[in-house]
Amino acid sequence: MQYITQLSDFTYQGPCAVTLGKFDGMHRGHQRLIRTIRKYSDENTKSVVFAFDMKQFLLNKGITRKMLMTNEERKKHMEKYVDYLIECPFTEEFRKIEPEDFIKDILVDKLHAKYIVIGADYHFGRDKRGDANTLSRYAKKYGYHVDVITKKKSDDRIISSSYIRETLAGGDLELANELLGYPYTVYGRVEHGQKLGRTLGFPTMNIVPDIEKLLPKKGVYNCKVKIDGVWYKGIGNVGMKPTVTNDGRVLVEVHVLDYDAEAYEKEIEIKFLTFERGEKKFSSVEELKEQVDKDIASGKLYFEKA
Ligand SMILES: Cc1cc2nc3c(=O)[nH]c(=O)nc-3n(C[C@H](O)[C@H](O)[C@H](O)COP(=O)(O)O)c2cc1C
Ligand SMILES: Nc1ncnc2c1ncn2[C@@H]1O[C@H](COP(=O)(O)OP(=O)(O)OP(=O)(O)O)[C@@H](O)[C@H]1O
Repeated sequence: MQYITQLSDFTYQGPCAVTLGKFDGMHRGHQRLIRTIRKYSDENTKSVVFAFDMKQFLLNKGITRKMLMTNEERKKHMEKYVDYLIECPFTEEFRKIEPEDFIKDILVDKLHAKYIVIGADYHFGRDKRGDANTLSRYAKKYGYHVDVITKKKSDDRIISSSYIRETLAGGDLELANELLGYPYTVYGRVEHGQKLGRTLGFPTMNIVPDIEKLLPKKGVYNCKVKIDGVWYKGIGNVGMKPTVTNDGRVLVEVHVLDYDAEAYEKEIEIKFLTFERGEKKFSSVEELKEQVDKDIASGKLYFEKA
């Protein structure tokens, strides 16, 4: 896959099957679109995800938003699915572009779109005036085919990145995973903690996730952890460790079963499988240890049954 952050770097001259949107999380609705562009792609026709990066645009309006996926994570996630991932910063210029100009200048002239795939409610161009009808109206003139994909629902509610962000933040990890179609994942480099876990009998790998990454609600989770390409079982905690620290930093840490080598500086991947309990401030380290021992025992039982 080629990862492109400047439209001018896109130089492929052959036909493309293009899908459009923001694509935070690559949830089950997004996956419908990806499957459709893949269906059209072959040796000659390339599959292209054209994703608008809203970060700077929102920041300019004073809005900061935690994301289901950092750009780096989305890149890793998409690697084996499509030929090109274009991450295009959304700017005032884009906001003002006439829908037909967007179609002609970007989709047709720049990306050589022969197939355009969007969700049923997708809007683009000046005042969001462009939509599926606009794309269909110009299809003949510019020589492309449009696929408008029905919005995928779960229990009668349309799946969207906003819905999943809301679900995760509210603590329903299992529903978030169901909407995503895969377990929610956090990546990070293992950092040095206070090294207290080791003396308490449960060494943990500490990671400080990207500032823009949306973390699951604070608490204890059964997880899968990938270290050096190998998957392990783990019991993780998302939170501030209020029993032992008061620096206010929210971290992710995980006690990995059947792993006893050093992992500092390694890049690990943590998949969150089940939410077990909320994080608590204990009145002593002994009480904390007692509870974490229980969490680990119950995690082991979970993995035996899984
Ligand atoms: C499964 C698990 C559950 C945890 N639950 C809590 C908790 O409820 N409250 C808390 O203050 N810390 C909790 N922790 C964090 C511990 O306080 C922390 O792992 C320990 O102090 C070691 O920290 P260190 O890695 O910086 O040495 C938990 C850790 C794990 C692995
Ligand atoms: N549930 C869905 N089913 C099918 N297509 C979808 C679904 N959700 C979004 N899409 C389509 O996928 C593309 C990317 O969607 P986009 O990420 O912009 O929207 P979203 O997932 O609804 O996120 P947000 O909640 O942030 O608006 C768009 O073409 C959109 O219409």
